[in-house]
Amino acid sequence: MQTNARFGCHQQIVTIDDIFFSYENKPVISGLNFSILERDFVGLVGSNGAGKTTLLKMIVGLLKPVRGEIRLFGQPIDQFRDWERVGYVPQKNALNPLFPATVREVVTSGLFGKKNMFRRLSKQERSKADDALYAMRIEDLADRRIGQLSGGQQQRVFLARALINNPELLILDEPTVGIDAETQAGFFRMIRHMHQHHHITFIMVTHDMDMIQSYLGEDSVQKSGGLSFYVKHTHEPENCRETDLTHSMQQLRETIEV
Ligand SMILES: Nc1ncnc2c1ncn2[C@@H]1O[C@H](COP(=O)(O)OP(=O)(O)OP(=O)(O)O)[C@@H](O)[C@H]1O
Repeated sequence: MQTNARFGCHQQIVTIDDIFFSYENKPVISGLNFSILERDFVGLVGSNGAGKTTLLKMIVGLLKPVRGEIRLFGQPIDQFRDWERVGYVPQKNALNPLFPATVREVVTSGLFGKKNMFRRLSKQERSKADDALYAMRIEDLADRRIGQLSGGQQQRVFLARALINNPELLILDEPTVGIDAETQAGFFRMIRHMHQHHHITFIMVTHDMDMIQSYLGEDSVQKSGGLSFYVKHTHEPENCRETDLTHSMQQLRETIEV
């Protein structure tokens, strides 16, 4: 386990300290330790039922470990309030296809967090939504019902929802399940671009070992608590410079082929 709060210029974004989790009496995660540094790309791999989604839900505060501690950006998770720094794209089957919201409504819901969803949007919030729709090339779908879209289109809607706050940490749970190979390849190109050029820290659950091997490298694996973490660090000194974390929406848009 890495216990130092920083490595070079990179602070710990997620610190998982000896956590345990059970659903009722069924243990799922036992003694898991792991740290994620600023601008890492972490591929989270494990067999079905190993607890990957459960871990992500703990990292975004939806579940609480029964023992141990998780810190986000150095703060214990129960004191953490800066949720706009974290974008989360849950597993695709988390969406009820009958959910009546439009694409624009789903994307803007990313602004609210635990705040009131029914207030009027400010001009600035509407413009953030327009930027995220534009970046994901879904502005023409803005008024369509989310349940009527293809899997690849829905995936871009949920990514736009996660990007609307310009997050520093992006958490993706099996984002390419049920999507054709070509769309998947385009998606990974976009994710790599975001990692390399927008300096976002990523945690992505995937069963796609080709993606893991090509981008993260087979040898980058660390194991803990029954899960495998493939990690690509970006610790080169030039990455220690302060960078403008604002997304260039135009640049991002250009990585997407539709
Ligand atoms: N709400 C729940 N109540 C009880 N058990 C649950 C609940 N959610 C998940 N589980 C069980 O906990 C275990 C871990 O589930 P989890 O979804 O975290 O696994 P996973 O590694 O993401 O699996 P997969 O690769 O299939 O998505 C599984 O055995 C699952 O059946």
